[in-house]
Amino acid sequence: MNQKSISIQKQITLFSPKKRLANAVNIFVITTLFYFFGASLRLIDELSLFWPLNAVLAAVFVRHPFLNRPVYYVVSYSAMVVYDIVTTHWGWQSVIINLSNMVFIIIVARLLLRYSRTQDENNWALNAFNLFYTCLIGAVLSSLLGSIGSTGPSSDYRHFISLFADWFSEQFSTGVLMMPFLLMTKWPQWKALPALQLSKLYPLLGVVISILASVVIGGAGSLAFPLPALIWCAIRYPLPVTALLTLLTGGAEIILLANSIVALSPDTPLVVSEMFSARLGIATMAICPLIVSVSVDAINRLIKQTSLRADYDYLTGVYSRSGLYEALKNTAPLNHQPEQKLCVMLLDIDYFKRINDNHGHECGDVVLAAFARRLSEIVGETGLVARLGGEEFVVACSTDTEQKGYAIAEQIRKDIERTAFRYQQQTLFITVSIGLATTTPGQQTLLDAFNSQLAQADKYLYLSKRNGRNQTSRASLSECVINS
Ligand SMILES: Nc1nc2c(ncn2[C@@H]2O[C@H](COP(=O)(O)OP(=O)(O)OP(=O)(O)O)[C@@H](O)[C@H]2O)c(=O)[nH]1
Repeated sequence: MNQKSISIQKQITLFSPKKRLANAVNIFVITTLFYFFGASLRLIDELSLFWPLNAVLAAVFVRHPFLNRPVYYVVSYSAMVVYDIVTTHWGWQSVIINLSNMVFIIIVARLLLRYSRTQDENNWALNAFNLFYTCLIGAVLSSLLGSIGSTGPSSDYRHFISLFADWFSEQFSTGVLMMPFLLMTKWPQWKALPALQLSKLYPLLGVVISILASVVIGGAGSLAFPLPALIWCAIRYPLPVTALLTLLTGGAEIILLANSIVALSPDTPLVVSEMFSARLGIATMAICPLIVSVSVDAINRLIKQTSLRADYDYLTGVYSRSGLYEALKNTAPLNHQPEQKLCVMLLDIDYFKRINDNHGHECGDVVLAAFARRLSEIVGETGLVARLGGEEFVVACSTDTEQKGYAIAEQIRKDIERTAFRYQQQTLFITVSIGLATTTPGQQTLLDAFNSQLAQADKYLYLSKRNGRNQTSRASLSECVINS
């Protein structure tokens, strides 16, 4: 990580275990800010269309476990009460209503933290389900307390039920929509972002079109219109992007419904029970693309791990035969220019069997790994190193002349001859025989050229072995000997 990105990260780190006062101030400010935001979205009475504060604070407490101390909960609660004292005349009701906010925040944060301690960190799929039920528990308890606090003991039953339903559905849907994004998102590394391609925007376009379709067509079923497009997003985009798009889509649907732009039943205005059902439906829908996204994410990781295993030799860490073939499918890894020559060196450690016989198989493994390391150091950026099997390795280089390829092969041979390989208390010296074949690929692909030269290099390696080992053989010097 360079200096600049470190400094950016420092700038956006709001909380630290050591800075208690700064933590308290920041929690107070965030609470006030989101309280203001939620309050500005209040509908006719005291209830807000969205109340993002609880989800935001729960996410803050989950992302910074050291903040889960009574003192910070009290700071957050005080900020809410102070805001109400300044802006409303709610009196004692404010004490209970804000307590209900704290119930949601603390329950969701504590449950998720407890879960994260007991589960495998990579198991995001279960995490998405977990968010669902923690938000459910948090929303039920907090809205129960909030509704009792708002209506008081003398209020009528129907009003209580309607308030509870609205409160609960709002808390639950906002939690399920916001929490995945708030918990998974990271500060983007702009430089690492891939270039924008029009075709990548199709799933996003699908979401926009499906929302427009729900406005035009209306009815209860229209709420599910964006689902296929969101699942498409889940397959094509990274998890945090899917979480953001799901949040925006769910938010947009709630706003469109509340303002009767999407009409569930065209003749009657939206009543609380419909809003209750619609919000629950939107929250349930929101979890589907997330589950798809986490599954796709897990599959992609698995594929990456498996292909890494297949592309690299387990013992030595250099390319495996299939990994080298993959690398040679395009010119980039070798940095090959059209006018350059492709040099293929086949290397075989001399009398390797003796090392196994005299010092044990484990020693043989150590020597193989150290040999591959040294080989990679010598070849560096100029070529690719692979282990074909046993004590046989191959180096592919792009050079301007055949002579340069021969010079590299000789450099390798002499260096290995001088290198002291250590195993436990012993020092071992080995030599290597090399067969070198060179060609100008011309119209051939690098891979085809490599394959044909590998067969040639094998012949020259045989020659090196036959002529006494610890030497490099190549076409120009030895053609006559091979043919004889
Ligand atoms: N320790 C270890 N030994 C291996 C591995 N793969 C192959 N070998 C051993 O490498 C040895 C190769 O022996 P040979 O093919 O007879 O060749 P050599 O003794 O190197 O003799 P020349 O190649 O003729 O110079 C065998 O004893 C194999 O068991 C491995 O992964 N680890």
